[in-house]
Amino acid sequence: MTRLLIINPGSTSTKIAVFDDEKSIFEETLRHSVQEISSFNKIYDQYEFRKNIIVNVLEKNNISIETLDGVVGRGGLLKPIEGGTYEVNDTMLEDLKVGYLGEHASNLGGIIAYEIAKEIGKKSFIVDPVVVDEMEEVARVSGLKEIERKSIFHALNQKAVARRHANKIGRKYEELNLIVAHLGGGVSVGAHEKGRVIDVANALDGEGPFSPERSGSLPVGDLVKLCYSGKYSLDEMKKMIKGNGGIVSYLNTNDAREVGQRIKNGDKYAELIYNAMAYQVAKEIGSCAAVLKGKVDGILITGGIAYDKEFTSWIEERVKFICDVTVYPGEDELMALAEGGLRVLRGEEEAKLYK
Ligand SMILES: Nc1ncnc2c1ncn2[C@@H]1O[C@H](COP(=O)(O)OP(=O)(O)O)[C@@H](O)[C@H]1O
Ligand SMILES: CCCC(=O)OP(=O)(O)O
Repeated sequence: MTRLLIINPGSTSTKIAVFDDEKSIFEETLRHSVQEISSFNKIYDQYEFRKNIIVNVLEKNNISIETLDGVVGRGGLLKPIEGGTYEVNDTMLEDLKVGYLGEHASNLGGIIAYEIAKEIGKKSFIVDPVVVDEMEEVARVSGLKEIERKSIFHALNQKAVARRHANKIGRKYEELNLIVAHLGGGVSVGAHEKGRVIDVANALDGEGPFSPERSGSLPVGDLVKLCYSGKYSLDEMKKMIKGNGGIVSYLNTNDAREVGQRIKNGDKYAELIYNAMAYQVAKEIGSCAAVLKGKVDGILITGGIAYDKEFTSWIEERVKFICDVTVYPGEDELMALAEGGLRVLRGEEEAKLYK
């Protein structure tokens, strides 16, 4: 039996699990409010906070780290790489600490995994990080020579859910064209062509639909004016796009459940904003259908907000003309991380080397 600790830091949560082989014996999701998270300047500043949460939860539940055979963390903003399981090494730790492609909570996954594993002399890994890059050349062209579009998205969960769907319908992921919308603290919508994500809007940095805490794409001329208005520093502008953008900017919460409650209590403004997010997700799904030339075998909706049936129905009514919509609420990330770690520790696969 192989026991693994799984660590999944997201923008609005820290998810932890312990797996004995493929069986999850313990899972916990700790949600973080905007107030809690915004007291930290940089993602790396959250290291102690997130690590302590994990260590305390394990202690409270009488799970000794000495019993672990390895630790697997969600991979962050490294250099663009192909999918797979990578052993955490010094080069990776350096890139995660500085945030090679930017700042996101997932940068802490590999770092915390490494530190916990080091204490017990075991190995640590990351699987399918947010920088998995399978984009077609044509999708990289932005419209301005100095700027290239980047693949930054919920690669781990999008691929895990796409595979789960393929299994369910008795097909292979590599034979299908799928559109997968992940609705979490960040939102990403990927065009999966026969097992490769050939186009996806950068979920972190001002592309695609807005999300609970991000602005998504904005009218670029107005954004430039705001940058030069003299009212905001570079850091404040960055924070406006990521962290304090999206639903936070309109409603001062990153919690979609709270928004749903406000709507139930008759808040029409909250309803407009929440509706607008569904509208933008539906538009992005339409774009992906064009990328796939209309040959779409399924539209899959996943992530925390996919638990909200009303929200997913708003998306479905706009995109069901393309093809059937299937909702997979929550995420398969913890299991996907465990499976990636197990494949390597059992010798079924060699860990890839991050350079
Ligand atoms: N049952 C639910 N109904 C509606 N929204 C939910 C539900 N559970 C979680 N959410 C929302 O999902 C978002 C977080 O998505 P999730 O994928 O869990 O996290 P993260 O992006 O932090 O990894 C939050 O806005 C949260 O309020
Ligand atoms: C960096 C892209 C992945 C992402 O947005 O994750 P969260 O929804 O967990 O913030």
